[in-house]
Amino acid sequence: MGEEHKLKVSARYLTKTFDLGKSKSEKVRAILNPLSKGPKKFWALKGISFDVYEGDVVGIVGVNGSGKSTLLNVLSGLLLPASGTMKIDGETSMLTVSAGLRAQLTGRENIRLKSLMMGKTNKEIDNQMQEIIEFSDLGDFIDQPVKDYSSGMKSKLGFSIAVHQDPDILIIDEALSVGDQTFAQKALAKMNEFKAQGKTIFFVSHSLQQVRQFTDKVMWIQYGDLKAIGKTAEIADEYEKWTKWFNGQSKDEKKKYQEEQKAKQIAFSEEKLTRRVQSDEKLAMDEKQHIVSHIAVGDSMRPQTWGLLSLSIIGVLLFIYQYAMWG
Ligand SMILES: Nc1ncnc2c1ncn2[C@@H]1O[C@H](COP(=O)(O)OP(=O)(O)OP(=O)(O)O)[C@@H](O)[C@H]1O
Repeated sequence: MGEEHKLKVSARYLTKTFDLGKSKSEKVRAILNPLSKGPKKFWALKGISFDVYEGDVVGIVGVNGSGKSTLLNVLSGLLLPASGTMKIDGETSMLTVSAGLRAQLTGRENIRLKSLMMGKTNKEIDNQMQEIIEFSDLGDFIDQPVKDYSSGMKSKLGFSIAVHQDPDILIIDEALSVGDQTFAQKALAKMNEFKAQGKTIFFVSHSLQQVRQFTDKVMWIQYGDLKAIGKTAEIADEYEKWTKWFNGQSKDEKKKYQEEQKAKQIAFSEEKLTRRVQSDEKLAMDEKQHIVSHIAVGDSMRPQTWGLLSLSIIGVLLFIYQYAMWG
């Protein structure tokens, strides 16, 4: 899968910040006080850019708290980014598996509600209801309120609703890590059907085995940054190497490392982001110039150049001949 396919999602310098600490009243006071700098910010996403194409199945990996769910929530429109741009191609419906279930409603009612929200008619929903229930493996629990479900059951219901909405872009947030193995296999088979239809899938999982088995691209999110993006075989290995290194650290070393990274997420700023954008632009300009000068070298060897070169050689030969003849 790749670049010859249609661009589906294009993100540039996506950021998401959360206000840190302070109580609500302090936050209100900070807003009312024009001299206040406002609450400290935590940069959960520090300016992430990527392109994803039709038919790409993208695994998103990263340690706990690195920003994977935040990114998915921004992609699905559940969270607004603080800045940056995101282009999503055409008629795209994005569904997060775990989000949007109403705890007070039963499984069956949730199916109807979510399907109505996706623009289905009651008749269409009636026709599909049984299929969704059967896929979810929930049996009689389908008429119990969702608040009584385990996380695995919620995930089964959410996944079953999501895949039956026929979305162009499917977003799966760790749904397969909580369900049982049988369901995970069934869900993976369903995702393979989606993949075969050329749909785009974002897939967060802590199981590197699932990521390797199912995805063709991997995005590695590291404390708010996109550390790497590329072919699964490459990035999954890189990530595994890093996690092995990390897990080999002592408890104190790990804690220190995490604290340092979090501190960087607090110290990040609009200025730093601007500098990053500028340096990327400069890099792109330099690359362009490099290409231009490369072409210029090629240009100098066009016919005119060959002509000039030949004339000079003939001139030198004539000079040598004259010198030899007349001393
Ligand atoms: N509503 C919020 N308010 C403040 N901080 C938040 C909020 N939501 C997320 N964060 C912080 O943003 C960072 C990224 O969180 P996120 O849930 O996206 O990470 P993750 O990679 O999905 O983690 P996990 O693998 O544990 O699910 C974390 O440090 C988290 O504490």
